[in-house]
Amino acid sequence: MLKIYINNETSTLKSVVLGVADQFGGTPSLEAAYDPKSKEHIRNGKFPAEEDMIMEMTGFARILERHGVEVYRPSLVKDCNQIFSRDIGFVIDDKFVRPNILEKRVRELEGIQYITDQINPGQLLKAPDDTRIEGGDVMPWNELLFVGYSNDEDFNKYEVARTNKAGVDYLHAQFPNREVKAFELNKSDVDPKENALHLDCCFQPIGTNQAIIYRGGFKRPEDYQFLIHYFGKERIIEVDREEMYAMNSNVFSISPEVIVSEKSFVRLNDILRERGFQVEETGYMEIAKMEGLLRCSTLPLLRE
Ligand SMILES: NC(=[NH2+])NCCC[C@H](N)C(=O)O
Repeated sequence: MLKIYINNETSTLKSVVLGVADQFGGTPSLEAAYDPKSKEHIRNGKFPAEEDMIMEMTGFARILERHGVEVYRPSLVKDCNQIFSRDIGFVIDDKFVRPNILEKRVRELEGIQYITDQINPGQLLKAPDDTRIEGGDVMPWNELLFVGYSNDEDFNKYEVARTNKAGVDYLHAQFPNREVKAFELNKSDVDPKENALHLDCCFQPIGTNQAIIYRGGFKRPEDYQFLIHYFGKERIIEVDREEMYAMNSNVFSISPEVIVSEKSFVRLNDILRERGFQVEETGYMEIAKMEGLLRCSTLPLLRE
């Protein structure tokens, strides 16, 4: 049986699922795409090519392996974009949650079936039908559980709204040991600079007590204020609208000390190094064109 356990975003990573770009089906039609940044790159003719994305993901996999992480890849589902494993399942404590996700993405679930089959059935949870949750919105953080979501009105309005109130309530009921902190996110199906697709597109804890945050991703000012207050202003790295668009909050922690980041995030990476982090730089800008980055492409199974 596969050992699973996740208590937070940064403890030393032991095993992870990393998405795959092979046979992803090529540039989708505008109707088939489901986020505004992908649509932008379909329109401008710069949608990423399979071989470039395979190269980027191989680079990321090598970094993970060099740090002793066991890397699983989804089995291939033909003509299906399986890059963003983060959203299709997630581990909280010693439970693997199988959520209901965007209909256009359900085929991705087949690819990790061989992994969930190796998990003790007593540790598998299936979210109820009325709930919608994607893992990019879910972040266990020690005694807390951060969740990004949309209220019912927004949820029904936007394709980029991926976690609903029922989903938040379900997590609350399933993990009574944790205090759930749920944040409404700003959404746009047309403008990627106005859209926090998932919580990890505007926020992520790093180290043991720090965080990267983009204020404009939060619909309610008090949620942003809560996070500033919780971490402390001096332990926060604020990113701006352009940096959010480039996905600066979507780096990935291998441990409290080691962070994988995009090599073009010059300002962020300098700050991280000043703060004592080891920054593993890699290229992921082709993948970024589909509104996801490093964290989005991983599904951590086991952290220390
Ligand atoms: N955790 C994330 N932020 N995932 C990004 C997923 C991006 C993908 N294009 C989608 O719209 O679903």
